[in-house]
Amino acid sequence: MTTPLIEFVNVKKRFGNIRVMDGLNLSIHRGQITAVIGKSGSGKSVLLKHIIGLEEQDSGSIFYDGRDMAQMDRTARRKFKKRVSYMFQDNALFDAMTVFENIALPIVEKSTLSREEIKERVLTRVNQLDITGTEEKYPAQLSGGMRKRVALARALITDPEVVLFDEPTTGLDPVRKQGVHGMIKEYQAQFGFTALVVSHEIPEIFDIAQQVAMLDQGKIILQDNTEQFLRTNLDVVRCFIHGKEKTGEKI
Ligand SMILES: Nc1ncnc2c1ncn2[C@@H]1O[C@H](COP(=O)(O)OP(=O)(O)OP(=O)(O)O)[C@@H](O)[C@H]1O
Repeated sequence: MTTPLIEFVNVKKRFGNIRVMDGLNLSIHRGQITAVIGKSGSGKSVLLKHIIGLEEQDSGSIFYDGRDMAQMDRTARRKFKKRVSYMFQDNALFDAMTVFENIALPIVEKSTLSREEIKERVLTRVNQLDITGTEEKYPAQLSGGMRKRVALARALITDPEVVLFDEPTTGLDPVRKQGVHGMIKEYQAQFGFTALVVSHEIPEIFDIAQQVAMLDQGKIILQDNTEQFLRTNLDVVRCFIHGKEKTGEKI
């Protein structure tokens, strides 16, 4: 297999007495959807935050495209940040801004495009994500599913190489959950970005992920392609995924 686009090597992180990462290794492969699963509080969001620099590891390394992120200078870091986008649990849309303004925000902030170019890019994404006609509305006027699409349009406006999704289906009904999963799968295939999805949706997430990694007690205890992952004999993984399948419980 080729060099991973993002790689965690022996990463350790603690908050006071809580050891969230304890020698964590993870490989995120280019152009694939990798799902990270694990119990609530196991550190999935913290892992994502390390990729975008919102948290810094105590030890170990995180490589991006073969480069140690800790060794990057400010210019390299800025360039790297432009290549990564994210969609958090609550969408983080600004209520006082229209859909258009929300989607345009990253390119208004990060680029030197003209107003016309910005408008063209926003409208292209709006059409691609089937939210045409919502541009002048405010997030509160949209359904949960539409807000997710707006959040995804914003995440994709910079043509990112990597998109991080932190529980993208939280708060949606089963039909809309399926819709969001379909949307991630479809747009990942269309745009070719590398996706990392933190999810509680078991077994549904296995339908869209090519790789699955399970986080438990500070380590990735199993990472493999989805088919192999589901065939594991590891008790802790089997209990987790089959327990959830049986009860539909949110762990
Ligand atoms: N900035 C912080 N300061 C102190 N503790 C933190 C901080 N961020 C996270 N934690 C702790 O780290 C642990 C992992 O948190 P994290 O949010 O990554 O879990 P998670 O797996 O994403 O959970 P969930 O599935 O419920 O969203 C938790 O015990 C949390 O309280």
